Amino acid sequence: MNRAASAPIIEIKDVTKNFGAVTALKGVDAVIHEGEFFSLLGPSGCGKTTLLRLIAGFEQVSGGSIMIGGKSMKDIPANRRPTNMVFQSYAIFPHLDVAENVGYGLVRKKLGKAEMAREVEQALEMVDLAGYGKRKAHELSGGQRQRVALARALVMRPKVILLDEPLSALDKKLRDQMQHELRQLQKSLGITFILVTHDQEEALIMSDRIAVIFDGTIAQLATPEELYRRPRTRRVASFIGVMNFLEASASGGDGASYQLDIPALGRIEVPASQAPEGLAAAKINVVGVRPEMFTITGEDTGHFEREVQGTVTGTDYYGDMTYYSVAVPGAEAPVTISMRNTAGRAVAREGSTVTVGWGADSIVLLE
Ligand SMILES: Nc1ncnc2c1ncn2[C@@H]1O[C@H](COP(=O)(O)OP(=O)(O)OP(=O)(O)O)[C@@H](O)[C@H]1O
Repeated sequence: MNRAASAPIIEIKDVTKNFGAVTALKGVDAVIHEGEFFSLLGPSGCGKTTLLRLIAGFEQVSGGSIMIGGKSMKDIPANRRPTNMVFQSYAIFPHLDVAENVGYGLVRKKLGKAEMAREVEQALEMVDLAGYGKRKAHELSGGQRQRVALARALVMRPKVILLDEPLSALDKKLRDQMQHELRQLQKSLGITFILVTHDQEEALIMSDRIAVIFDGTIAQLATPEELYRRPRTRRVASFIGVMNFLEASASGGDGASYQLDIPALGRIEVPASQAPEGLAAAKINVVGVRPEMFTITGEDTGHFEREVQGTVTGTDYYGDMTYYSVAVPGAEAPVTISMRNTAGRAVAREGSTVTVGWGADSIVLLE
């Protein structure tokens, strides 16, 4: 999606939400663009569902504002907003057939019978269920039921589809398949999707951008790649994927680069472009390195910017890759790093001494 070319569809400004003494959201700001697949990602209780329900109009903000399509949503009830919510799988009515389920929301639009049937059939076609109208819920697979729930939202022709953990009830294989299907469908329809999920992998796979929410605030809002490669804080870094955290100190940082001293790895210069903007060198006491950014060099020693000797203390062999724990010298005691190498390299045995290659681009500077 070309974000530069698309207009904002949802503008969230300084939104707070209190439930009695509980503050679920504390001053959230975000702009979501037309045609974007946007995810709200965070642990249980962080406030992501609350934000989705505020956009839908099921709850009212305690402070701040939400605009949709350039209009303030203050006092606009859910059924008059250009949004439609898809709930968890199986949230379809068991006593109605597929067509009745999909047409449910259209009843209040008072369409003629033929027109309604046409709208329903079109929505079923969009989710690849043409001809399934007469089936009952129990005659459908989990994935098909999920698609019916989606068709029920699509038939209302909303500008924005809101998805509240729609895939969480599906088993892993079906969930993987539905993640791709939903993404493809969203791309082909060009409708804005906002997904709530606590599953970081799901958010990375499906989204154009992700807002990571902790304790009622957005900790980082970025593309999946930015979030993975350049998480701003230790908390975001450990929530998204696996990260080694290594003690470090730094100088410089005023201009082009930081001089880092990482006891476990050595000294290295890292470009400032790898750091969150304006990060003071004095504030750096830890750096991150993703496991796949370390390589057991084997015979190719000399190809890496830096190398460090270590002892393999554990291996987990997965066929396509191997995870290693490697003890390297630290400031006082040895430090264990986790690393992951793809197949193609000989597997190093536990207890063996290895050379681990790494470079400045492996290092993630954290706030
Ligand atoms: N209706 C309500 N009344 C009181 N407190 C609420 C209400 N709804 C949410 N909360 C509280 O607000 C906070 C945020 O809840 P929310 O449901 O948005 O979290 P979440 O990130 O979606 O979590 P989960 O993944 O578990 O659904 C929680 O502390 C929750 O207990």
